[in-house]
Amino acid sequence: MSKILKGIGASDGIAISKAYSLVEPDLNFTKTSIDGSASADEVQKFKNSLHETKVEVTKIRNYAEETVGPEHAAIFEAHLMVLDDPEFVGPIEEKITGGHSAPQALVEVRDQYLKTFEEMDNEYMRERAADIKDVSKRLLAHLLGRTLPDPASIDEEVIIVADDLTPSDTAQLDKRFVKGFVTNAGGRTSHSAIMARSLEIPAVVGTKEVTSAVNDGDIVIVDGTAGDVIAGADEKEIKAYELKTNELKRERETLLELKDDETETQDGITVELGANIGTPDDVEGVLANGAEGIGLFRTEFLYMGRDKLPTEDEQYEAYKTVLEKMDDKPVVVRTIDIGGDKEVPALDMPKELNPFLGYRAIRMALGNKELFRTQLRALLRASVHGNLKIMFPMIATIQEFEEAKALLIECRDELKADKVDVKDDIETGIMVEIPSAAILADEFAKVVDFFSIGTNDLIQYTFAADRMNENVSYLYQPYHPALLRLIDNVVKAAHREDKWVGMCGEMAGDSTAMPLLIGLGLDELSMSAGSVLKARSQIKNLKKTDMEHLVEAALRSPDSDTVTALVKEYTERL
Ligand SMILES: C=C(OP(=O)(O)O)C(=O)O
Ligand SMILES: [Mg+2]
Repeated sequence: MSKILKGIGASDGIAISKAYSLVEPDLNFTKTSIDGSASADEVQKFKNSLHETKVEVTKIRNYAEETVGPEHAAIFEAHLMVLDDPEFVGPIEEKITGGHSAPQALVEVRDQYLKTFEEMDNEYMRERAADIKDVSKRLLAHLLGRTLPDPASIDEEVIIVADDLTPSDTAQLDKRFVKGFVTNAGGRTSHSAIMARSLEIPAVVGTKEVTSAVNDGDIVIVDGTAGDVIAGADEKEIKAYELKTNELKRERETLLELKDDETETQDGITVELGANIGTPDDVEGVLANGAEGIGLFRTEFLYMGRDKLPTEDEQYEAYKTVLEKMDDKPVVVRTIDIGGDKEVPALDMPKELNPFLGYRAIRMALGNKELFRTQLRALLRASVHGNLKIMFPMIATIQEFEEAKALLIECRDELKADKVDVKDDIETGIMVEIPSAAILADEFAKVVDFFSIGTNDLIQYTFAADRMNENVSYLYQPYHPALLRLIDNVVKAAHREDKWVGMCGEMAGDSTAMPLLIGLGLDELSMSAGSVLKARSQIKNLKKTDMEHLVEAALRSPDSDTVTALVKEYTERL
């Protein structure tokens, strides 16, 4: 019997495949002692597990080297070194000979090392502690006969089932094998959902119970458009969804006819449609979907899923690749936005009580100038390879923008003094995602070259409702007049100063919001690549002057329901 779970559709499309559970097994065990005669067997058992672990880590290392490159595979090299280190293995064997069970001996030696390393307050030693922790977990799983999930070793088509996926887990998913994912937690604008959209993998989040409803190997259907998950699907259900997949394919083929068109309303107003990306690999999807530029390159993904920070040269190569592939089309690169739900293991970030209100994005970049300078220098060097625009995230005050811009100019002058080619007229703008910036947009408009409204955060900060928390998701209201008035204020302030204003939050690709966004007068909309053609087709059917009347009424409405009713009324008249 199949079971239908309801969640939040996080990334469109249908996937049908076997479930692969990313749930960690219980590695607890009961403490037993071994008498002298059995200790030789116990040592042998340990050696066998050690061997199996080495084989497994070697396999993971080779696979990582092939798929994500040697720099990401280096961490597994360090793990193999621990497994070969007599100073790690020796004391474990001694403890077993002294009467400990193998799991107990391993855990005791591991804890001794961790205590010593963690007390050392030295980054290198902390990394070694992380290696010991990782390797011991794998070894313990072998000793106890339990299997650890390992997304990097997936080499057949699967649908990942997990409690939650961190952005760095998602960054490591290989699209060739991972056909979809379903999680218990999360919302439409959590970063794992955003990554799923840029990878164009169907995903459903926030199901609350998928990890208990689905077993490893069950056939699962993920309908990322409807937010449905069918666990243990039968033949009939699979057939029905295969038909639906074909229908979607046909719809897509029709949309593809619009790939090279301009995006123009019925009354001749053009809107630029961009796509959001996280890595250079995403550019393929941007071009395949006919986007006219990149409205948001979330560069923090270059820093995630690895244990060292990317160097200036590595970043330069990444930015250059994107700019060249985009062939003079605009590319808005946002400087590092970590913190919140985006953690970078290579940076020792403090744990905070309120991470979304804490040391995040520009705050962290301005507090960590060397890290910021590395990125700015890489961007400036890459600027000669295309149409680069630089954008600062989470700007709350004009002083933050000015400080960031001053650092950019300082880096530019330094490079020029060293005779490095840098473009002179790079536009610099800000994300409007904090209400203070939206309210003071008239003052900001005098100093920035452009705005891009980040509704994912602007909504959460306007309604004080965590974008990741299902319990307050009823307050996360993109169509609410309070939000529309903020957007209206930003657009008007920008246009008074002849500056362009875009939107790069998820609302930019939302078909219910689209009539409002056209009426509000946004110049650019940047969304998941997969939404671009649908948005183009929708805009072609809208008349800007009508949508302006819609917006007038919407701005005077008391709540979201009234606004959505108005949108319905205006679009039904088409
Ligand atoms: C685009 C945005 O930034 P991010 O989703 O990366 O926080 C936003 O807040 O709308
Ligand atoms: Mg944001």
